[in-house]
Amino acid sequence: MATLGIHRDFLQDFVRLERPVQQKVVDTILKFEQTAHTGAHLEKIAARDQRLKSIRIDRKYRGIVLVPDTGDQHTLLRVDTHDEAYAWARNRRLSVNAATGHMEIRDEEIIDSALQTMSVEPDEQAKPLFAHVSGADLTRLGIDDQILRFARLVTDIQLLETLSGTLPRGQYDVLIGLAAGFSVEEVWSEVVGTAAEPFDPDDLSAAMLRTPDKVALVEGPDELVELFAKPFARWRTYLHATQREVALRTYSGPAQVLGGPGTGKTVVALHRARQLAAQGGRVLLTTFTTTLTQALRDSLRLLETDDEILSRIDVSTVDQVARRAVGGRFTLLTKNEEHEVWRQILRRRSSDFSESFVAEEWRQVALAQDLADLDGYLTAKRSGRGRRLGPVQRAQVWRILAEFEEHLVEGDLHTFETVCRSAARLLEGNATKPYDHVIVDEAQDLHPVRWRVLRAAVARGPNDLFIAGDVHQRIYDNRVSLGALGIQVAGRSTNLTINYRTTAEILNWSCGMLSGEKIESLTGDLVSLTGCRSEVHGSRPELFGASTKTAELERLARTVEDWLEAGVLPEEIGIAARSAPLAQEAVTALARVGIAAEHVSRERSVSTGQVPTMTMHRMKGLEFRCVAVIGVSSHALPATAAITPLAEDSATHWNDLRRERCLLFVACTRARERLVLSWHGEPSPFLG
Ligand SMILES: Nc1ncnc2c1ncn2[C@@H]1O[C@H](COP(=O)(O)OP(=O)(O)OP(=O)(O)O)[C@@H](O)[C@H]1O
Repeated sequence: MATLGIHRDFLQDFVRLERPVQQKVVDTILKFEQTAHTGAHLEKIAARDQRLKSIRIDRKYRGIVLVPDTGDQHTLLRVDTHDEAYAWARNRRLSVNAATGHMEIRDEEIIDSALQTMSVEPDEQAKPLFAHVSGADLTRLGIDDQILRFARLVTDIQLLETLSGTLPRGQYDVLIGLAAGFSVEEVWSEVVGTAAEPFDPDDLSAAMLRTPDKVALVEGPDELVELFAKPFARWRTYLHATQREVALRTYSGPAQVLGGPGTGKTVVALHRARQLAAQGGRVLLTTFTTTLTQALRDSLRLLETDDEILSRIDVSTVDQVARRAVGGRFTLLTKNEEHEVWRQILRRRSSDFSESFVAEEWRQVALAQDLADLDGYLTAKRSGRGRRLGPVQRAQVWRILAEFEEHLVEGDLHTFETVCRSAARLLEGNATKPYDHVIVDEAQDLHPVRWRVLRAAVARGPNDLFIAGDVHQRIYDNRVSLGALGIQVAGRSTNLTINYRTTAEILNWSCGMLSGEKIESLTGDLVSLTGCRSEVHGSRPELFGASTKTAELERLARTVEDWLEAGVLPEEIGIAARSAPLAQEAVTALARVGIAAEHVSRERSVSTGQVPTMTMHRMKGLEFRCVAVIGVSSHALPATAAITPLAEDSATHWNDLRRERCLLFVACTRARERLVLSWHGEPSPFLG
């Protein structure tokens, strides 16, 4: 029987189709699977590449199928309305990359016309972008004749970038790498990797088999139905070569994977967890919140069905691990209770330090560095803390911190930090560790006390710690240096750059919001989002200002109505607000027009059939087809209560502002296809 490959771009089209059309696509493909050998239902089309044929879905829609010259391996490349599908196919050509042996698609006509324009009107003044690279090197990197001619003429990186969806992907990546200043060898190891076994450059069927990140081979109808049932979970089937390598490699010690939003860090973490558990290891897969642990559990279930393997993966927050390690019952102070304790101590001592200052000093300095006595505190580094303290002031502050700790001990009271501290000490003392491997997602927000728990929960050695995170998405005030915690990742760090979630329009707009911010990595270097890109295009984010909150919420309701009418499911929409009360008001505004919505909180996760509304903090790590960020008003973002006054502590003030900006960035980058931002009154300065 003919086998059918599904190209990943096709799934991208599939999710955008209305449901009845989706069903027809599935039926057509199932029928195709059974009768492909006859070839009768494939129609010839006027295309440059004669191997492209069309398949009828219904009166309006057509699929484009690649039928190679040899073998019976067909690949579904595209589904669209008749005219769009034919227009797409007309000028495409498929080829085999000479360096990787992977299948590539190009829009030959656009490349030809770019070549023509450049040869007729050469820019005599400008230097060709790749003048410094020899033809032999370009050929070795897989650049073929047509693209070589282009590479010899192009002088402008912007032109190169605008052709990203037109040039064959592997060759585009090579040119972008070289244009960004990487050496031939660096580009070779990044894009090509290891040299492919000798192959036939005309054998497209074999090329497809070598391209698992683009083409998934479906073995039978069940697998196909499963693929279509969860089209967004493409990551189960298509891992990018770098993702696969990072997920499955053996590391001699702690390793980390970095990358901007939506680059697949969680996907890599999930594949790694499954792989290590399948090899018999006891794995902790941990992340920041319980909402996220639930999302990880659901995703793991999509990836692995073997209960025995799943039973070896513990998906828990660090706090849950710490509580289990400490055992017994204890009383946790709420934030308000904790502040009350600080307030009383400060009042008793007639101190003019503020509660938030001493509370932060305890968290960011004393606990972060696990300081045991005044001597330690007198010489401790206070980086990130703006207000300078002389020795006398330090001694005063230490007495306040010590009194706070005594109060906790006397009342048998705890905060999550003290539970973690006790857990880390217990685990450090135990020769037997609860896990063989620890995998951390959303690592950028973990406080050092939590890192100590993780470090102590696994013995040092190969594959001990695997860390995934993005410091641009740091939305809590936890600064950490992995090195200071004894976690060395030098030489075992990889950066992912391709965003699989968001359209280029949403990603670029969101990244623009952070440009100019100085953001430090977990190892202390400054990092940027340069290179993070999306291959998918869509509409630009929409911005809308209203004069009143009521008008803004009415507009939100209309937007959500439009999305639902277009076939988006309620749970595929996410509404984010800076504050929980505004997110709750959105529920009421939607209910007023008959849309079922609910507020997602620690206790309540996203449920089917309801439009979820939540705080921006809760959006972290989640994703939705359509996102509306509401209340992006000057009086709400940055939130006044979250910003330390400049006069009190300037460094903390600027950190707080950056964190609020990152929070908006996180909320916006949760959107796959549509993003709408709205405000009432004046817009937030972050939108400037
Ligand atoms: N190789 C892939 N093929 C298809 N889809 C992918 C691939 N890798 C990731 N994705 C999809 O991209 C989206 C983002 O992936 P993921 O959540 O792992 O990214 P992330 O880097 O952890 O994001 P963030 O840091 O923003 O939370 C998900 O929908 C995921 O299914």
